[in-house]
Amino acid sequence: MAAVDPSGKPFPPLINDLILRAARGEKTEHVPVWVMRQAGRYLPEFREVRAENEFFKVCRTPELACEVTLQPLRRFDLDAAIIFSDILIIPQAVGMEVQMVPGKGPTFPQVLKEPSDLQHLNLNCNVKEELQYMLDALTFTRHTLNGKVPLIGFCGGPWTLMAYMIEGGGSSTQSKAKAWLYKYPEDSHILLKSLTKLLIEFLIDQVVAGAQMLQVFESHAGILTPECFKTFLLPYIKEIAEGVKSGLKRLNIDVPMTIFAKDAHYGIEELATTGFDIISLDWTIKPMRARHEAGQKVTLQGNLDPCALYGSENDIQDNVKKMLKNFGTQKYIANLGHGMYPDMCPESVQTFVNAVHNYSKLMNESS
Ligand SMILES: Cc1c2[nH]c(c1CCC(=O)O)Cc1[nH]c(c(CCC(=O)O)c1C)Cc1[nH]c(c(CCC(=O)O)c1C)Cc1[nH]c(c(C)c1CCC(=O)O)C2
Repeated sequence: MAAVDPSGKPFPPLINDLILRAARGEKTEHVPVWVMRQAGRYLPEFREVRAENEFFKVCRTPELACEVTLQPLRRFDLDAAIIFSDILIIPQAVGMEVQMVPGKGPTFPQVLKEPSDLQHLNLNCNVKEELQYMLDALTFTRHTLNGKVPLIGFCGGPWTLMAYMIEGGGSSTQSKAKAWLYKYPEDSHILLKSLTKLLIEFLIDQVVAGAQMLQVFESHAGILTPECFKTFLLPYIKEIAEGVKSGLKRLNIDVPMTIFAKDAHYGIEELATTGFDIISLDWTIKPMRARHEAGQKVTLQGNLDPCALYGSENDIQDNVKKMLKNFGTQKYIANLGHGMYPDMCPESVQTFVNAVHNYSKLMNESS
């Protein structure tokens, strides 16, 4: 990871490097844990910030992004922070408008309808210039964290971003986006390739700005057939891992990279060959099957059903025990299989995090 910020100022020394060690396959005294959407609406202090500030204003204001990034770390003994931002800032950077509509989620007033619409996008934009605010938020937050835990940077995967740009928001079938893959395969590849190039630049910039780990969210992977996955998702994911790693190597920096291809059960074996260090799993995958298919090289992350957090304290602890037994305590990062929901209790995160630490420590001591 970068030792100094872009202005040359040294970053504070890292105190808790547990998650980086798990990512590199080194021994850990207990299992590191963080939670997808750990900064979010389930926290009253987050809702307070959001009541005064529009969603993308929080993303664009480094002090606000830092504040909400740190909120869950003040409450829970988490082993990583993830910068507050959104995957949809990339469509914004290429010129698309995205609104966060309360109760509905992200909405694009204008979507890509046909390949000629690609001409209206600025696919050769200068990502660093367009998204400097996110890079500034990373630098500011890494300094403010003061070495407590590593800071995770992230982006959406090319397929997931393409799907949002065509669907204009959430969709249960993704049928408009999938139609492009069958009707306009060449134009789909042009768009995916352009996004891939931007994402490689963006992820390298994030590390230079202070990110100590990277996660790529292919949240809409599971809607693809195994064949479409192989043609339209896997090659670009591989290109991202290779492009980012070789770009960073030239700068003498190495950071662990995680791929979260939600619901792509059929693709674990292939994802393990892409160059990503960590595969993040949703809750539909049996841990032992994932380990068998991924092999011993990669670290696994996941995959408690987020809804398990609606259970009692005892039930959460029992579910964590089962999860740890199945994953083991090494080459493993505990997390949920997807993000927190807004109606969840903050106390359930406390129970989850403490259970991961306590049981994995006991397991290590007795082995
Ligand atoms: C698909 C996707 C998006 N954004 C993201 C993904 C990939 C992960 C996933 O599959 O969930 C990634 C994301 N979005 C957010 C983060 C911040 C870091 C964190 O995880 O704590 C991260 C890593 C903040 C956010 N991004 C969003 C919120 C909640 C909205 C708000 O504050 O009003 C947060 C905390 C909004 C958002 N942005 C997006 C969605 C689907 C939503 C939720 C819409 C809703 O439920 O109303 C697009």
